[in-house]
Amino acid sequence: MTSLWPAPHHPSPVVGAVSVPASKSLMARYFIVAALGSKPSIIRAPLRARDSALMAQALRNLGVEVIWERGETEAEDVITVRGGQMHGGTIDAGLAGTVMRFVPPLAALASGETRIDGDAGARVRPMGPVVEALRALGARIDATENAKGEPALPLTIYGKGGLTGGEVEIDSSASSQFISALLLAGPRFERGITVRSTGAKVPSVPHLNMTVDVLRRAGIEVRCAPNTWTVLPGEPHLGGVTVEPDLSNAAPFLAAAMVTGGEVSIPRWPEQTTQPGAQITEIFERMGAAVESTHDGVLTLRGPQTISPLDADLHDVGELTPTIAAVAAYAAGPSRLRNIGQLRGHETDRLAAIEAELTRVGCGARIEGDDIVIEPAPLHGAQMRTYADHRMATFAAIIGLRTSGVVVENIETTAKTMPHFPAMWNGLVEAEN
Ligand SMILES: O=C(O)C1=C[C@@H](OP(=O)(O)O)[C@@H](O)[C@H](O)C1
Ligand SMILES: C=C(OP(=O)(O)O)C(=O)O
Repeated sequence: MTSLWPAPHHPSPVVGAVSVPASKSLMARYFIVAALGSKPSIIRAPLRARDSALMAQALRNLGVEVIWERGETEAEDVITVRGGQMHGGTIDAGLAGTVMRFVPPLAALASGETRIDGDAGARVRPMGPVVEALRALGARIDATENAKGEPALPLTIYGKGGLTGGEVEIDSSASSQFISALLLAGPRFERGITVRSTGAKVPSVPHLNMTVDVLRRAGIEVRCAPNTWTVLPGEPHLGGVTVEPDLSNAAPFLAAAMVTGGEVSIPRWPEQTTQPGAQITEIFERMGAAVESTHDGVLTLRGPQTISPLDADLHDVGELTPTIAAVAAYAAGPSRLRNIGQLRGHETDRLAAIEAELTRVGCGARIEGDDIVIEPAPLHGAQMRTYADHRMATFAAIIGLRTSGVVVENIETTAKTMPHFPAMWNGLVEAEN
């Protein structure tokens, strides 16, 4: 059944502050690295959302101890993770790229049989290169073939209790997560792992740097050379970590200031971070924003009177595209968002989804190769589709802020990474405006 959410309409300046939940990408890496160590690790201020709940359950099903103590708010939650020899299990990956890509290498190292499946949308997400790489490293995997004849979910992995590791080549042009998956499990291969990227340039490189950073933080030696990463064998110990807020999920709230000429603050914005979402501030500055960070960790963005069009290569920060596209729909001229072919394998084909939904509200939009061109025009309300994609839901909310009559289908799809999005959005829009 389709639920309908009338998007709040607030074309006058939105002013307020929003605390955003923890980073999905850091959570996934902390979970995996903690699970590969036998000493307990502690994850503080974690993300309470569908992706992180699925990862916690996937690890438990493989025999990892995951104790999630709930505080009054998620900022007070504490998770204790203790790994050990893993056994096989049944895993639901939902629509989480991090679960469907990061868990198979663990299953290949476990003793026993693991079956991994997910939502209908997960079955069509690219999966082949990680399956082929694990096979090349000696893992036995039965995978379903997708329409292109590539390995896809559901799959069964027959874990042998360990793998030798060594060198492997991979075409990771469809997702950086294939390489991250192999590197994260790397310390537990007998000889570690060396991953060589073949094929076109890997997207979302900052996410690879995040993977390397988390491994190093856990005491693992990682060597990086152009297109080659080596993880030495060892026992990772993550220790205690506090998860940063998710900066890609902060982006829609900053976009609210962009499209209304308002002012939005995000507390706990990290001074230094590996999150690609941090780049949203420079991108919005190019579109006319004024951004200020105060020493107490609050980042404030003031939206411009007129939004400048943007011509930018988003290959490294693909997950920001829907948010940027929504803002570009209100720019003073055409924008071109370049080099984002990887979006075809995200929660939905986001290039097609952005083109379709912008067109639906009257904005010019067309895909040219791996770029999307956005030609603003007077927009009108419509019932907007979200394709089970959390970022298409927040995209529609941004459009609805400035254009009346937008109704968003299945806003609850934001539960993937931000379950309280509707209340947070209403709270910001209604705050003393
Ligand atoms: O490793 C990660 O946590 C992620 C990597 C990126 O995936 P792609 O490389 O498939 O774009 C990003 O878009 C996704 O949201 C999260
Ligand atoms: C691409 C994304 O998610 P996933 O981790 O499922 O790939 C995303 O959150 O934008």
